[in-house]
Amino acid sequence: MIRVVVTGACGRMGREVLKTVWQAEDMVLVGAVDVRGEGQDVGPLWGAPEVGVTLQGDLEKVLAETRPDVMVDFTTPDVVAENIKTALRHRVRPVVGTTGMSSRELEEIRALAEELKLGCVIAPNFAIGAVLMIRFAAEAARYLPHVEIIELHHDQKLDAPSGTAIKTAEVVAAARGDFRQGLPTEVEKIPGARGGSFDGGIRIHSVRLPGLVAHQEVIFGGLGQTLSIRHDSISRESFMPGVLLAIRRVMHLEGVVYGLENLLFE
Ligand SMILES: NC(=O)C1=CN([C@@H]2O[C@H](COP(=O)(O)OP(=O)(O)OC[C@H]3O[C@@H](n4cnc5c(N)ncnc54)[C@H](O)[C@@H]3O)[C@@H](O)[C@H]2O)C=CC1
Ligand SMILES: O=C(O)C1=N[C@H](C(=O)O)C[C@H](O)C1
Repeated sequence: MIRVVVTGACGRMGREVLKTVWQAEDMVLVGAVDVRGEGQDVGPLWGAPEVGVTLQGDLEKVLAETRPDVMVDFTTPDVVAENIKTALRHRVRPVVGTTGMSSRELEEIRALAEELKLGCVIAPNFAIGAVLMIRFAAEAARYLPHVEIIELHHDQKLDAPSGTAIKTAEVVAAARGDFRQGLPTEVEKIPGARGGSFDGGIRIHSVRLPGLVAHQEVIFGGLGQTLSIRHDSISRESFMPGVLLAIRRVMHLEGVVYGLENLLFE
């Protein structure tokens, strides 16, 4: 059995992960951490009766007391890096969906996981459809290098652009090589109207509205034609098969794997 602790347990993703881990036959939910809701049983968080796992606020304490194999983290950009380092120091393997980490934080985590010879999976998007969208976008960019990305999320999201959009831009930029797009003489009448500018002039536009979950469109423009590749997560269940896969696989990894594609398409 894989012993799992969930951090960010009261959040939108945390609650879904609690339920998924609870229902997995090869996993046991041994702890749940959040800075709110301390002392309450986690079962009601996903509409179940009490299950005997209590929410706690102190990650160090939970790791020391419960000795898990894996920590699943869906928290916030400001705390995620420290949570990962704490887990690694307790010899617990992190599976991380939280976005918004800096590249410096990512490098520090890579170094620590390597030094401790522990697996760690960090994935900006655990939905298989989103991973395929990124893969197809990389393929399309080789033939239609003009591209803009529109990502659309619920209005409680803290980071912009989304981790998925950044990952898409990275992959597309790598596939295009030295290609640059955009008009140097362009004027923005309202600052930000053209979105954020990534390497090579790839524009990323972030939409935040109630009613949305997680969506992205990658639009390519060519001679007399456009191609749109779109993915929609219409519920947070979409991320759960990817999270389960990562929990199972991280047990056999050494070092950081960044992106679910590295587990899906080896
Ligand atoms: N990789 C993926 O597939 C996905 C990633 N995400 C990312 O996951 C993160 C969480 O998203 P949501 O669940 O929508 O956010 P949320 O705001 O609903 O949940 C975050 C939770 O973390 C808790 N928290 C804050 N600081 C903490 C700490 N130090 N220790 C423990 N818990 C702490 C908050 O109290 C809150 O309950 C975001 O970065 C989001 O972008 C979201 C969906 C899918
Ligand atoms: O905050 C979210 O909701 C999501 N965040 C991730 C991101 O930033 O890409 C993944 C997914 O888009 C949902």
